[in-house]
Amino acid sequence: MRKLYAALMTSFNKDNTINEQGTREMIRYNIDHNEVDGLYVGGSTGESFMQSTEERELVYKIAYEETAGKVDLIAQVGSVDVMEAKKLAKYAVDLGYKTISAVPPFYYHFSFEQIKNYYDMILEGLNTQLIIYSIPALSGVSLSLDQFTKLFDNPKIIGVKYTNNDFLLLQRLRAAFPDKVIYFGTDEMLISALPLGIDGAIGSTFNLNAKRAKAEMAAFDSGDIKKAFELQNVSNDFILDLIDNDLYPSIKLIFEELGVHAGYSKAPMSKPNPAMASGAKKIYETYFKN
Ligand SMILES: CC(=O)N[C@H](C=O)[C@@H](O)[C@H](O)[C@H](O)CO
Ligand SMILES: CC(=O)C(=O)O
Repeated sequence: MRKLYAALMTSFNKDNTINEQGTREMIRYNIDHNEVDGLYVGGSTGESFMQSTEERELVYKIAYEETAGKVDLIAQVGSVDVMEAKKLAKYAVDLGYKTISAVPPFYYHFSFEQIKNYYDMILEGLNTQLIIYSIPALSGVSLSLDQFTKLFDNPKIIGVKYTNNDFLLLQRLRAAFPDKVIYFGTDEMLISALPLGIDGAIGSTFNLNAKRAKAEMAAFDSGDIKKAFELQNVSNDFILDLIDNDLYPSIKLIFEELGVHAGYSKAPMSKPNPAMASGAKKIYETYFKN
């Protein structure tokens, strides 16, 4: 069975501090309503690269407590400061996370040897498994098949969260590494990744749209390709509306409509203006209100 993970959001107060209660409510909604298989904690959607080490640790802790073993958890610990990444990895593993993930070190255009060394440093002395977080459009770091092969040589590196629309590389990875996990991360292209044999998907829009995405995977896997395409088409109407309305703040505004106190995004992400608020309300009414 393929798995669906929501990329957990972080709730912030107006003053850009973390809102613990709001974050817990989004976790609960993902477990109780979305029935996701797991949560990807501390990724892009969590606005994690804009947080302090202590804030990132707090979010891992909240997610660990609130899920209480009911769903899988993956802690994204990557940082351009390798010592921070090591600290976060140890913190998450000590809490009880079975799987960590890390974006490659970014900004400085590191060489592959330096990137490999970073992963070795994170994993050194830790009894855990790691999923590479490949998101070239945001991190600026692209990995080739040969480079994935070198990273996958380490048995602790069990797979990749693949947020990339290079479908040739995805096909090559799947064929070369049948035993590694590949979670796809571009929600609006899920339909194109399913036939390539992904093990599941991790994404921001599943915070609201998990049920439709799960139905799409089930339809595809039962051979009802037409239905899978129809579901992706509705999802894409929704996702593109969200993106047009400013993705992360809009997901939070729609959560609020659903009675989940998701709060705000952190500056410099936008706080909602009246146009964004009415746009989000319209998206809610179009896709969620029966
Ligand atoms: C940068 C980012 O948020 N990527 C997510 C996963 O990796 C996706 O879930 C996208 O948000 C989503 O596909 C909308 O483009
Ligand atoms: C998976 C994704 O959306 C994230 O890193 O948050």
